[in-house]
Amino acid sequence: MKLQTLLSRLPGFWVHRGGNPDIVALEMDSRHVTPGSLFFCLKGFTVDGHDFAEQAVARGAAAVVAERPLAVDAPLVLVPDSRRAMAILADAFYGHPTHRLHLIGVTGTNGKTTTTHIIDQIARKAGKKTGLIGTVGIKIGARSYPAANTTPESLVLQRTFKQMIDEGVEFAAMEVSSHALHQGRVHGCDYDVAVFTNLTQDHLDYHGTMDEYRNAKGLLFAQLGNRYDERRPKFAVLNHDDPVSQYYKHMTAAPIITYGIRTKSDVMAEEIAMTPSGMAFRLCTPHGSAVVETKLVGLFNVYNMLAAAAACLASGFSLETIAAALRDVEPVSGRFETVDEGQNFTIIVDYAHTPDSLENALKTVRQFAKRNVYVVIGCGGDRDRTKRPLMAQVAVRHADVAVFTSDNPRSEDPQQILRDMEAGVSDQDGRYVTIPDREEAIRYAIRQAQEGDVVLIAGKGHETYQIIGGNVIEFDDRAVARAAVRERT
Ligand SMILES: CC(=O)N[C@H]1[C@@H](OP(=O)(O)OP(=O)(O)OC[C@H]2O[C@@H](n3ccc(=O)[nH]c3=O)[C@H](O)[C@@H]2O)O[C@H](CO)[C@@H](O)[C@@H]1O[C@H](C)C(=O)N[C@@H](C)C(=O)N[C@H](CCC(=O)O)C(=O)O
Ligand SMILES: Nc1ncnc2c1ncn2[C@@H]1O[C@H](COP(=O)(O)OP(=O)(O)OP(=O)(O)O)[C@@H](O)[C@H]1O
Repeated sequence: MKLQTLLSRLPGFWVHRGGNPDIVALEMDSRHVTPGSLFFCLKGFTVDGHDFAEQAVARGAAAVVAERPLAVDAPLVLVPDSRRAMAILADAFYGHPTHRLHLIGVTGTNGKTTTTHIIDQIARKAGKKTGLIGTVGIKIGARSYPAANTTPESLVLQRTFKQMIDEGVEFAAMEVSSHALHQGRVHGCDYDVAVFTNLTQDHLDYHGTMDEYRNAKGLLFAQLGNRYDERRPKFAVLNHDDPVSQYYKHMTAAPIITYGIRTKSDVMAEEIAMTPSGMAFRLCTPHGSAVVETKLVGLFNVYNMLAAAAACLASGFSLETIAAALRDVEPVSGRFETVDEGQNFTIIVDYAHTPDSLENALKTVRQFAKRNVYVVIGCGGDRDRTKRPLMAQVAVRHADVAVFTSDNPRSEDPQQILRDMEAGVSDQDGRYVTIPDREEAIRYAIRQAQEGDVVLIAGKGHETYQIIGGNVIEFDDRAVARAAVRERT
């Protein structure tokens, strides 16, 4: 495609200096540039892509998109925001793939991964070939690919959507993070259904305030009305029990479908009960009701199933298909995953890493603990520091023994992170122990556990690494827990 043709899709103000080369690829990392690429200079948090423009041209970049004038020997396109320009041009370059996909975007502090997985399982039950994008990775049909972000940069996103179209995928679900919305990574995505799970404190290191965080997530609903097509009605699916939904209601032109447990909603769960193998509830919808028995546990998972059910009703699936899929739904890796080595107490590995999700996880665990609840929990480095004392308070309030430990300290001193956690429970001596080494902390909790106890190892879920300093070290809570049980016997 000629550079000028591509640029004709770019709205707003931009300046183009130089020739009109053929563009055969788009790239944002100078190290991966191949001849004929259009190179985007992105300002990062650690380095600035503008500093690599020369290297990109030396590797054969045909033109460069930047936010400031650069002395490069190639045509230069100046834009106010290269990330947004990249999102719009990637969408155009790959032929607007999301116009040809039924796309569901899920945002919210907790439950995005679980809800998208449930949606995916419902769509597969309905016989669709599906695509899935999120924290656990990317799936196209039966094949899986790793992903660095919950919501990838627009280049990866649009390339992935194009691949989905080429491979016959017609239905995709994706997690949409507040970072991605704020940075414009999803500009150009044409959603059919946008889903909101909930909003509680997280990511204040990035967004600064809860209002900013809420507004960033709201962009998904504002974006929903962007491309009106009467053959493809769009819907916003909102959690009626979360007051933030009232705010998002006013941000979208799309019709709204509500779901909830406490507040009268379009899609509701009634008669919720624990069963020996999970939970049961009555799924009530405008199309009738159905009893669902599921392997998933926890009230939060009822919300996730309601969100998925509402999104799938909006997508045209029948109540029968949805209820049948919910009955078969498999838990997501690292979300309330049990580690069973034949021990007489329960070990659960869960990805809860926000105060709200930790509280939900601990309340759920309490329901089936016959005796004491142990929780092993840490807080990430280089991330929201205000979360640390809150996480410690939740742990101490809802567990009998809390073990504070490390969880991806990144460039920070693990001892300092632990001191920040301890500051939240300074009057609670004796309710917690601090063991900086995560492996040792897990072994400690498992050594202490007695028959009927539950050990909740929270924070890392499916992750198989720890980031300590600049190093990524292999680490899997589940493997460590299994080894610790074997050590006991
Ligand atoms: C804070 C943030 O959003 N960081 C993102 C950012 O990283 P960065 O600022 O460090 O970028 P960088 O690596 O320094 O590079 C800047 C630019 O220079 C380029 N470069 C760099 C080196 C070089 O030799 N040549 C070159 O061209 C890079 O390709 C890039 O285009 O740009 C990278 C490339 O696009 C992203 O992968 C990275 O996400 C990192 C992994 C991250 O952790 N982001 C988090 C905060 C995030 O986005 N999280 C949300 C989920 C949150 C949740 O719900 O849990 C997400 O959607 O993942
Ligand atoms: N609807 C929910 N409300 C509150 N907590 C939840 C909900 N769903 C899941 N959780 C808790 O949050 C943890 C993470 O769930 P999940 O991975 O689905 O969320 P997420 O939004 O994708 O998280 P992230 O953005 O960090 O990837 C789970 O392990 C569980 O403890």
